[in-house]
Amino acid sequence: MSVALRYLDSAADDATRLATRLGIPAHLITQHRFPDGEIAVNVAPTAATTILYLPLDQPNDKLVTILFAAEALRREGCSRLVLLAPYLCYMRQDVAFRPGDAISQKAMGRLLAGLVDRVITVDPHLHRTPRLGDVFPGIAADELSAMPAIAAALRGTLDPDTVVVGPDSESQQWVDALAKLIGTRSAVAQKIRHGDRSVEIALPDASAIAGRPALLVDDIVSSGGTLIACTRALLGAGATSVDAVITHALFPPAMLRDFAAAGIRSIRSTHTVPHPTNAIMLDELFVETLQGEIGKTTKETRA
Ligand SMILES: O=P(O)(O)OC[C@H]1O[C@H](OP(=O)(O)OP(=O)(O)O)[C@H](O)[C@@H]1O
Repeated sequence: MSVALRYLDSAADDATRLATRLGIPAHLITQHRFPDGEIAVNVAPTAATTILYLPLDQPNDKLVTILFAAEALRREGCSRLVLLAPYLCYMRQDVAFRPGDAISQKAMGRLLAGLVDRVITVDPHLHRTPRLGDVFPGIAADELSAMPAIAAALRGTLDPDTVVVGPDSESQQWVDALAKLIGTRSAVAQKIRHGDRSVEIALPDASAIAGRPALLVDDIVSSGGTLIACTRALLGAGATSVDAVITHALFPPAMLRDFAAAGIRSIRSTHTVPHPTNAIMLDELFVETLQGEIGKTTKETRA
C-alpha cells in the first residue's frame, strides 16, 4: 500500500492522530526559509497517494508550500494528491464588490484545482456560491459539515429552553442543521458589516430570546466583531446566558478575555484550526471520508 499523509508542524497532533486512525504513515513536510524569505520544501519519502493535511489558516506561506509540495510529489510519481484542508482560506470574497476587486474564492479554486485531485474541507464559507464543486473546476470537492459532531458534543448538556442563534443569513444553514439535530428552537439575526472589525446585529424577534439561554453558532470567528455584537444583542434582548460553538477559530487566543468581558460564557470550536478552544473532534468524519482513498489505492496496488 502506498498511501501517506503529510503535514506541517502547526497541525502535527491532529495530523498524526488521523494517520494513526487511518493506519497510514504520517510524515512532516520539511521546510527551510532562506534569508530572503523564500521557502524550500522537501516531501521525501513520497507515496503514490498523498493526503496533505493542511488547515489553511495563516494561509499565504501554506499556499506556497502546497505549490512546491505538489511539484515535488508529482515529479516523483505521486498519482493522486488529496488536500484535506479542514479550514479553507480565501473563500469569503466570492464577488467583486468594487470594480477591480480580485475574487479570491475563484483564484484559489483555480490554483488548487490545478495542483490536486481532490479537496476536502469543513463548512466552507461559500456564501453566494451554491456548491464547493463550483469553486474547484474539474476535480472532486467534498464539503463536510461539522454540525453532527457539534450536536453530538452538545447532546445531553443543554437546557431544553435553549435557542440556537446565528448572526446572519449565511448562518441559517448551520442554525437549521444544529437546531434540528439537537431539537431546540432557533433564530437568525441580521448583520450589517461596516468594516473588517465592525458589524451591527439586529435580532428579528427579541421575545423569542427573552428568558432563555442562547447558543450562538457560526462558521468563523476572526476579528470577533460578529460574536461580540451578537452577544450584546442577545443579552440586551434578555437571554439568560450566551455560549458559542464555532467551526473555525481564527481569532488570537488572547481575545478570549474580550469575549468573557462581553458576557460570553463559553466558546467551543472544532479542530479545523488548532486553537485552545478546540473541544469538538472531527476525526471520525475525516476517517469515514478518507477510507475510500485507502481502499482504492490498496486495490490498485494489488491489481
Ligand atoms: O469574527 P468576524 O471578524 O466578525 O468574522 C466572522 C464572521 O464573518 C463571516 O461572515 P461575513 O461577515 O464575511 O459575511 P458574509 O460573507 O456572509 O458577507 C462569518 O460567517 C462570521 O459571521
